[in-house]
Amino acid sequence: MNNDQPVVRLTDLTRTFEQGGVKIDVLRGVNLTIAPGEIVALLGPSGSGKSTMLQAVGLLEGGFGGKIEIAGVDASTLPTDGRTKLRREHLGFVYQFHHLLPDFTALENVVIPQLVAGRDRVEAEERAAEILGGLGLEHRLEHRPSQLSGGEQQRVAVGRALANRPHLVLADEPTGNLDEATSDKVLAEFLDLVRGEGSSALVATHNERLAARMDRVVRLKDGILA
Ligand SMILES: Nc1ncnc2c1ncn2[C@@H]1O[C@H](COP(=O)(O)OP(=O)(O)OP(=O)(O)O)[C@@H](O)[C@H]1O
Repeated sequence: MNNDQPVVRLTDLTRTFEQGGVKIDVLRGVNLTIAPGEIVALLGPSGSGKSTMLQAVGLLEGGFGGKIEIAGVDASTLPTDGRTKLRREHLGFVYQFHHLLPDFTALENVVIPQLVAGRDRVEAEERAAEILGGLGLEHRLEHRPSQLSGGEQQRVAVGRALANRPHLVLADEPTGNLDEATSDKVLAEFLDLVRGEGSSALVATHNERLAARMDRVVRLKDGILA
């Protein structure tokens, strides 16, 4: 990837949903550019469209108007397999609930996406152990998600998102289900890891205090960014 070009550029992004015959314009012309290495907080009240916006950038759903460019490639015009390739090469995801594979260990949960991306097992295991160790989980590598605390589960999810060295991490309320003290700690570790890897991130949150720790704050209101 060319280091000068934005990781993501949204131009006039729109999304309309229909509920019971009524149309709701959730996104009404969102413009946003994220530079390499930049961490952006996406604030907005419940229902303002934060998750919808992350789904657009994550190339997870269609139905959007406007232009979505990832690493200089216009995703809006790509067929499904092209979007999947772009997503795998550039994006990592963290959700409010960890979505770890319950039958696999913490280490395996971080190894598997790397195998899918074509890395060899030994390298993938070394990388997973290194990331999880950095998140303070060196003694939890062989635990399954059900044997981990909420904070530990979310740390594994963070490690998984970074495993393939994505250029952009999309995080939707990444610590939203944790108590305040744990949330603060896990978020700080998440930001350190993203910064250490030189990745960018777009982080949806309700929390002004957490948002203030990021490089830039954008606010979604009435379908546009302020
Ligand atoms: N698939 C869908 N069909 C119809 N309406 C939808 C759909 N997905 C989202 N919406 C509507 O779009 C609006 C924005 O939802 P979204 O989940 O993006 O908001 P949000 O800012 O992430 O909210 P929260 O902070 O509560 O998670 C809401 O009014 C929601 O009901």
